[in-house]
Amino acid sequence: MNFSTTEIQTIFNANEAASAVLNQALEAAAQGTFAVGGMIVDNQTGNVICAMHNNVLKPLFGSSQNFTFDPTAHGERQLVYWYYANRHQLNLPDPEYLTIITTLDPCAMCAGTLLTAGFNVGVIAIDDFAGINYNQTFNFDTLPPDLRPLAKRKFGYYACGIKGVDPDIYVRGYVGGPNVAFKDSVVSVQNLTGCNNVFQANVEAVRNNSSNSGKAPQELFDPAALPDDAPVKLRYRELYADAFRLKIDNPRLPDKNLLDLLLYVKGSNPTAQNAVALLDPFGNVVLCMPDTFENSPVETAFMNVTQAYAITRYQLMNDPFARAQAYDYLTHPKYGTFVFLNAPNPADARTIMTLGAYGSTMEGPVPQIFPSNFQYYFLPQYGTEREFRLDIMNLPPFYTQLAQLSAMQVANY
Ligand SMILES: Nc1ccnc(=O)[nH]1
Repeated sequence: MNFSTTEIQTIFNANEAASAVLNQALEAAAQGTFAVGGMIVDNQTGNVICAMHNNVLKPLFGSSQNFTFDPTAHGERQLVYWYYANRHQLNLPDPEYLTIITTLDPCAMCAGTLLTAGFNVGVIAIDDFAGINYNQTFNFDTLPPDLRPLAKRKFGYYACGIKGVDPDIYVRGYVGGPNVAFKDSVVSVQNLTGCNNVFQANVEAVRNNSSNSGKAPQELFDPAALPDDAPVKLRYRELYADAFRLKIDNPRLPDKNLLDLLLYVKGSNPTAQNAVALLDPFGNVVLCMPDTFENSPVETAFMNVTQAYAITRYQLMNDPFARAQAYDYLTHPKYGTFVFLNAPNPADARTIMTLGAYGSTMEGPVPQIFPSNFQYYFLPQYGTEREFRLDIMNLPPFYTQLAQLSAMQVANY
């Protein structure tokens, strides 16, 4: 992050913006994470308010290996969270007067986060696999019908190349909303291809690194058997005091006890509309958390749980004294079960954020074991289960073809 009150960078056109975010993406590539960069600019002044790159994977201490730090740490998602953490202290303008500029089309998680907050979004390169405009129709049929007009107003895809100068295949005009910063200027072909190529060069390797980062359940030991002073228990209990205390007989058949816990956890926070639990392959409740909308409108229960699980697991893996235990007792969340109190509300941009974050948490094929690893006790509070299923079906190919998201109601409780 490059924020400084003394040395403010000012951007004057889309090509300067593309150079700046491409530099961030190069730093991400050097870190061995997804090579995407972004920044927040003030539409009125062109001042760069914050710049960040993807931080999904980070190096492990004393190792050449990279490990998932936070599957939701995409550039754009982090910028929105940074904005909410700093808006009052720094007296920042409302999101409608700001533009988040990114090297790569936002994924479903980031698109949902950006639409919830109301930022303008300036995009350089297309992502034809996970991008919200993957099919380049610019009509956002990947989003619920009610959100499509909003996305058309907020998102903009910069013009690139100059007709008669650059090869025609690289030349394109601006498509997008009226308030995106620098919408009337043009990105060079070099910057466009740079943003695209730096991402494509490592995306597959990074995705596999993230998706294959834990033991198969049959090789794993049960953390419930660890003493109370074991690092794995201590660290999770700092975030959720009852970590590893409740065990469900079959992690894919959540019961009445887990329902009571979810109701209690949701009830413990007056701003919460939902709660989510993560069960490990032994049925242990690792985490159970509510929405924390008192902090910001994008802190949903699922975001809280998946971030807490990953960051804590990374910290344990990064600690030479805890690494062996973390490796033997914890695994990739794709082998666990995420249980929601309510299915997410289908027309809410936060549902697209949540579904996208779910796909990014899996970061590859979800083991297709029935019942699914995404379950909910109750139907959406607003909208129908059918609309919620359509949300999933309409997502870009990464979610429907690679991760193959599937959600279902809890069978018996
Ligand atoms: N658009 C993006 C795709 C992947 N990772 C990111 O940080 N951003």
